[in-house]
This record gives sequence, C-alpha cells and structure tokens, in this order.
Amino acid sequence: MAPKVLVTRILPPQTQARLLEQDFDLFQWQQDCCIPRDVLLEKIKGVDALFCLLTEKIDSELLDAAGPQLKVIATMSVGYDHIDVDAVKSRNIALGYTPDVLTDATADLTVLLALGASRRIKESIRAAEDGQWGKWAPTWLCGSQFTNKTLGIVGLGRIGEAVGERLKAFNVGRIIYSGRTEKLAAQAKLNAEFVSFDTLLRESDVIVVCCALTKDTENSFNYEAFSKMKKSVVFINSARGGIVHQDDLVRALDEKLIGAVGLDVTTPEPLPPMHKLYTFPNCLILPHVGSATYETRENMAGMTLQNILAGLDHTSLPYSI
Ligand SMILES: O=C(O)[C@H](O)CO
Repeated sequence: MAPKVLVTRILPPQTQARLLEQDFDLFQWQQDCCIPRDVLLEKIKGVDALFCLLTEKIDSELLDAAGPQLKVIATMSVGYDHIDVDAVKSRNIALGYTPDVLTDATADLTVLLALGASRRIKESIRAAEDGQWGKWAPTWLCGSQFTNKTLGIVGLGRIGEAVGERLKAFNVGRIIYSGRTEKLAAQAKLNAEFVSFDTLLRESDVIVVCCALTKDTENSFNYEAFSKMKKSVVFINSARGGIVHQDDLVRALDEKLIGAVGLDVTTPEPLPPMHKLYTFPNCLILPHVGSATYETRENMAGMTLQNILAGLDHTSLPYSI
C-alpha cells in the first residue's frame, strides 16, 4: 500500500516534479498560504510522513492527532524551534532538517542587511524615489563603514562563521563572538576572540545575531542589552525574531540608544504593516528572505524529500536532527 504523505506547501519546481513521481498517497496543501491549523490537524490523521515548513507548529497535539503510524517528519528549514523535538523523539519518529545548504544564502543576506543598515539604504532609496535628491552634499545620507570596526557575532555556528568570513573582506579590525561554547576551528579561521555576551554588547560596532532560538537565547536582546551597546551600533538579526525582545527594541530605537537596525526576522511573522518598527528610518526590515534564492530553496526541498524517503524506508535520515 502506498504510504500516506502530507506536504504542507507546493514545492520548488524540480522537487515538486520529483514528489509527484513518487508512489505516495499524497495530500498536498495547494494554496499559496500556510495550511490552517485545523486543516493540518484533520489531514495529519493516519499519515506516515509529514513534509513541513517552519510555519507549522509541530507539538504533542499534532503528533497525537497523527497517530502511532507516523514514521518521519522532515522540515524544509535549518531552524527547528517550531518543533517540539522531545515530543517527536519520545514517539520514535525520525526527524529531519536542512543544515548547511542555506548557509551561503543566509550569510549573503545578513551582510546585505548589515551594509544596508549601516549605509542608510532605506532612507537613500526613499529619498531618490520621493524627489528629495538634491545636489550632492558633503554629509547628506552618510552612514558608517566597517573598516577597522569591531564585529560581534552572536553564535559562531555555520552561518555566523560564513558572515564573519564575508565581513572580513570589508576590513573589519576585530571579530569577537559569544555563544554557549568556544568554536576553536571557526575562531582560528576568522582570528576571532571568544568573549562574554556583555563584552560583545559593549565593544561591538556591528552586532550580527546568528544563533538558534532556544530557551537560553529567547529575548536575550532586551532593553538592558540595548542599553549596553554603543549608540552607533549596527544591530542585525537574521536568525529568529524571538531572540529579540521586540518592544524593547522599539524603545531602544525611540530613545536613540542604537544606531541602525537590520532585521530579516520578527515577532510575529508577517510583521503587520502598521507596526511601529517600520516607522524608524534607521530600521531596515525584510520579510524573512534569508534563504530565498532559487538554488537554495530547491536544495532545501530536495533534502527534505530525501529525508522523507529515507524515513519511509526505515533507513537513517541523511539530514537528521
Ligand atoms: O530556518 C530556516 O531554514 C530559515 O530561517 C529559512 O530561511
């Protein structure tokens, strides 16, 4: 009998074609929006494999609704804070994700945000488009550059390291990082120093948040943290919105405690268009597009399908959590 497989979105074209070639009893959500929770809870019943995105909360309620035959869950994401990993593992369900493949795309976008925020790209584009472009003037729309500055990386994992490598090319003077543990190989490659979170906050000119969202990192960028930063700091988050206490970020911007902000992630997502964060000229916000290149998304989908096939085959997942 063909395995029952639930896929929560239409996939990038090559993987979508491969999916349709499989001998699956397939339910695939066809609309260009997230599958509603009630539909997911209904459709999960009796499935053998779930192909999900970071938009679906995978918790005990969902696993109970699925039933004991569920063999594998594969998320098309490297982050898995939307998944109750203990609940999945305690049911002996194989769990897969997509590490490595989105490192370059996400690091590229993090650098783009850092450059964009520090060089006032949002104000510059608006000025050009809104007819405020007057004659060249010595200090109009000046930002700051990275030469000889201190870069602070929060979380020197794959993406943090790739961001460090890229920003090195902009002649930063010093790279410091914080995190749970020292990362000796990456540290040596970047000539970086492991410092406390407090030191990183106080000494960085540019802070990039590249860590996972966990109980320990949740809301770690709060008012107290913003108060310790240099007033000129460029603060970038391309990891997860929940790492930042967003109301405190608004307050810090209001009180001009920080220089410029670049966010690819917020709470909630999507961030409502009327949100106060959009009103700050020095706060650049993108709609969670870190991994959004055709190449990367196709690779992520392909890996997720490989995980599903392995899980259904009772072999170990090629990319397992
Ligand atoms: O976790 C992930 O895969 C990323 O946030 C998607 O861009």
